[in-house]
Amino acid sequence: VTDPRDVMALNSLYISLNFPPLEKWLSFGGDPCGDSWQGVFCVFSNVTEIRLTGMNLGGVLADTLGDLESVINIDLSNNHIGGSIPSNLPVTVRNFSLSGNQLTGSIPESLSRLTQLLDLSLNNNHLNGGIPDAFHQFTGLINFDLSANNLTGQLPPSTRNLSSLYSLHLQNNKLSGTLNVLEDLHLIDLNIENNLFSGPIPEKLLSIPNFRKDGNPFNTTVIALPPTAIPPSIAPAPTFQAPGDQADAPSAFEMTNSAKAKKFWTTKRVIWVALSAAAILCALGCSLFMWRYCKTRRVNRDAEKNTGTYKGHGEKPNYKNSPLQPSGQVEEVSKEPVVKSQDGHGVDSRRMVSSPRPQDEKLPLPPLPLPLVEKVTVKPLAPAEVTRRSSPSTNVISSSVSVFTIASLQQYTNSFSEGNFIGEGLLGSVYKAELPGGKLLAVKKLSNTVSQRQTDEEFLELASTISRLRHGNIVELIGYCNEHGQHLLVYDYGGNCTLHDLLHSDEEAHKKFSWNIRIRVALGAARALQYLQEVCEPPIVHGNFKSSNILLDEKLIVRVSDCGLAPLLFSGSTNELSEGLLTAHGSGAPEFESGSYSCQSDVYSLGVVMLELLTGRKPYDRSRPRGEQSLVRWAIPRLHDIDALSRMVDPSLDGAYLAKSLSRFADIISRCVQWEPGFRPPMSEIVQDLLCMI
Ligand SMILES: Nc1ncnc2c1ncn2[C@@H]1O[C@H](COP(=O)(O)OP(=O)(O)OP(=O)(O)O)[C@@H](O)[C@H]1O
Repeated sequence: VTDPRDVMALNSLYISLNFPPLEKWLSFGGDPCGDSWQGVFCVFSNVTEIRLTGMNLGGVLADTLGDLESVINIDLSNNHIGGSIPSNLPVTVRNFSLSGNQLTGSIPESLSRLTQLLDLSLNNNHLNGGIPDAFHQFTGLINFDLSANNLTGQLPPSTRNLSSLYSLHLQNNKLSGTLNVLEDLHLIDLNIENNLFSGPIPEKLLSIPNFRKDGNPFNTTVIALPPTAIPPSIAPAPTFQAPGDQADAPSAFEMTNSAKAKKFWTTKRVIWVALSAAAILCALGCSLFMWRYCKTRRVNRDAEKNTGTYKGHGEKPNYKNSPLQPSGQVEEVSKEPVVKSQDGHGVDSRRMVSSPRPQDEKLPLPPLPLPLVEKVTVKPLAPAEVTRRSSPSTNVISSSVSVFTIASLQQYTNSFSEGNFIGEGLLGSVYKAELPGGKLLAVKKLSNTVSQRQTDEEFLELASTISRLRHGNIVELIGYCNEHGQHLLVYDYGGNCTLHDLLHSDEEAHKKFSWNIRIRVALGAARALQYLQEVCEPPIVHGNFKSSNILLDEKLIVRVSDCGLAPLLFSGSTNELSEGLLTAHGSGAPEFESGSYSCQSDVYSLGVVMLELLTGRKPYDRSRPRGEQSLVRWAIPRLHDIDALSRMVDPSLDGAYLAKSLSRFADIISRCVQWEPGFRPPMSEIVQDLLCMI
């Protein structure tokens, strides 16, 4: 029987949400755990999770929400809940999402009591006022999203305490002041676009792999053109505040121009300049359109001739640009803005995307700051268990994903030439592509066998799921191509090197691979899995987690590839193939043999990757003596014996590690590679343990 306090809290919630048609819910009494109330999940008699996303809920949130004694996950996103966020919130909650509602008022100070939080999403509401200085004890928070609200004021000082934070989204608010409080955080993904932040930007922030900052005045000169004078398609983000807000902060124009300049830019002059600019842009746009039209026709004609000819096979390039070379010698990752679709105009219903921009990528348009108007939700629709089939797609592909034509991909990959061939995996071949602006992409061309096994709708559903994955440690899907029966996925280029190459192929780089960097790499990989398992709803099984799917860029930032592809791996003939390969590679969990694979299996595979990091050995190595060929079997009995452990450490480390750190790492590994899936730890625990080591 459910804990009576939890029952009362849910009864009140039901009333405050205006008695929504949720199965089994009651306004008085009942047994939410025993009777499985819709969206309520329990452990024994305690409610641990409320998952009611996209249920059309209205009303407001009850103040008794905080009476839930054991709740860990609350997801009420994408509803129509109004009113303000109650000040009585459950202190046990770890993942808390109220995104995509109609919440108003300010963020309560009492938020400071939610010290267990790992993930907090309050984005896409109408919250206003300042961000409270409530984060002094938020040392575990990993993802924080406040984007698309009306928040004002400066970032509070306690933001500095968010030591585990890796993803911070503040875009589309009216936040002001400097970014100094962010400079010592270990962020991987920071979006502050379309605010009123002023400069200078702390230098450390510029090394954040995914840093989006357009639409802020900083200390550049911005001329405030009246929005009506700018064509909507290129109008910058709503950086300048509404007239009513002028007391809060000066406009970007006021903040960046001297009094003299203000006098010069009279209203008449501004309008005159704006109209002239609009006219020039229109003329330019027309000629570019004509040029593009001719060009597209020509490229399409070429494509018709060439379709089916791009079966490049080549050697995998050797990684001469070792990621461990001094930073001056390595190529910087391109900072070109990714071309993203902007809004719902011109929807091609067959493709279910909002704006097919990539055909436009050839145009030499100046890189304008194109704000993301729609937040990419990270609620993929893949099945929790890879064997389960998902329902027919009604999903709209993320608005920030692009549709490519085969013609354009041929152009960017030199007609899928051998020189652009990166490698071949179970599902097809991967080619390096370069956009006209220099941005690098990796195009995964699914093999004919894999493509033929999927309907177009299934492929779009798969692309839709992957496009929603947004995490600094996961390779981002930029777009896809679905033409002439060909299915191609277009990813951000994740770097020249995989962890497998670094440990097992590139001797020079391997020698420079220090202990601390190894732990950071393990942490990046663990965070990616944590995101898939604990943030995505329903959880996503990777299914092919191994060191060769961990890409490393020149700064050794981890990006896990092939996320969301499990449904392809575990269907038809690839199923046997993938089972066979993973088992043969030694990265697959034992339950793989019986065909059952779950999130816990990925935990096992992470354990194997960490073993590779610890020992420098391959998961399966036929060249070693019999008892040492399977890394896990050889390593397990040694992990708790301090002498044996120090003998199994990668000799390349040359003793440069702390014994305590080594035994902690070994302890995490031994928990991950337990035979019984249920005994393996949850990913958040692994992430926490690795963070403690750092
Ligand atoms: N986004 C990317 N950026 C750079 N290289 C990539 C990217 N995705 C894949 N690759 C590289 O392309 C090659 C083929 O990758 P793919 O994932 O298809 O196969 P695999 O990892 O070798 O095997 P499997 O199919 O078992 O995953 C690999 O060398 C991989 O490192």
